[in-house]
Amino acid sequence: MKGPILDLLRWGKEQGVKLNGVKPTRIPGQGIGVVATRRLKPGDEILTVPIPTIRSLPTVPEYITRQLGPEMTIHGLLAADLALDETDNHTPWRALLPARTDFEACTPLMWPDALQDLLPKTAKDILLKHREKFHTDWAAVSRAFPRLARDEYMHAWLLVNTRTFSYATPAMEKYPWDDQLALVPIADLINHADSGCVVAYSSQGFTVMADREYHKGEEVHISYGDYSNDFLLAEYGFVMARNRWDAVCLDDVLLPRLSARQKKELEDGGFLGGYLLTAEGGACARTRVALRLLARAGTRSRKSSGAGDEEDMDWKGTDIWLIRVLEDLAEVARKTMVTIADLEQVGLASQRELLALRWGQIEVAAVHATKQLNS
Ligand SMILES: C[S@@+](CC[C@H](N)C(=O)[O-])C[C@H]1O[C@@H](n2cnc3c(N)ncnc32)[C@H](O)[C@@H]1O
Repeated sequence: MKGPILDLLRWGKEQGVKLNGVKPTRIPGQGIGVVATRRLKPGDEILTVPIPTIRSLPTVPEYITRQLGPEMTIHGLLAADLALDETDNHTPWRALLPARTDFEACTPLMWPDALQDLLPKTAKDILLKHREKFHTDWAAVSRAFPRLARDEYMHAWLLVNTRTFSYATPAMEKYPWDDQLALVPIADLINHADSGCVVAYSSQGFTVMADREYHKGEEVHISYGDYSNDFLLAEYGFVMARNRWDAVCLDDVLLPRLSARQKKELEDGGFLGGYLLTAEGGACARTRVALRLLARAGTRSRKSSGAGDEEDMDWKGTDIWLIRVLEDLAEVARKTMVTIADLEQVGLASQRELLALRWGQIEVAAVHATKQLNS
């Protein structure tokens, strides 16, 4: 039998990778994923990748670490290794990795500025950090390896960004925790869900255990983290239809409602900005603090005209302000979707569709929360 997935499985077997009741397969719209080939029970060890197959700081060739020096990030080193590797050691694994064009379709770092500018705040903040990190890594790599093309390095850098796991050897402990990374071939084919299988390192290597029962043919997931859709969009280039960790940033609609004095008061108390509407909990505690300040200002003016019980008005006032802010957010979302539709010559259709999809979700979240408050 032939085919890239079978070649990968053969290569994995030679490396000592053990797949137990699961296999990689193509999942429409998600590249490759991993599905159960039989009924799985909670606790079943479904995948083991031995330590020598894991690619991390200790496996980066010396000529790369030496040229790039001790200041280079592990992310940057792994990307340089991928981009410069001309050996056949990992050919079957590499054959299944997403192409540059796959990233172009959905990863904001590769989008034109006009679309990047329309990202929701949380996603844009992550994008700005990515730009800076990539710029720093690329500056060092392009100096050390002037023949490497920027596009090729960015492709490798995004591969590392979207498919590494946390990993630490003693030599890696001096690096920041979020740079203690490893590529784990075959385990990196497992897609994300808001909860999923258990991953762990042992003396055997990297293991994945079923978190619950799975039926034959069902896709097996892991959780990359408790991430909102803005985070998933900026880091991984996708959003989920249902995501219990989803959250929408309210800063752009709440901050303009506050007076300079109110902002100062919030800043002094450590409560300025970072306002979220969460899928599970509604407005976060920080948001409530800011809304209460807005409501108090209203209560004071009504109280001076002799109306109602102060505490009751304070509580109601908070919800009234939240409704106003949510209505603003829904309006911003609708307007942004119109702007995206007008940009039909900018970027790729897939990029615009993904961006509009996210703003559509934000509008739905704002309208839904408003309805709940009104009822
Ligand atoms: C670690 S890889 C998982 C394997 C990947 N699907 C592949 O074809 O190689 C992470 C990437 O898979 C895709 N992905 C993971 N989970 C997904 C999901 N729930 N929905 C859509 N795409 C997902 C995204 O492109 C993400 O950047």
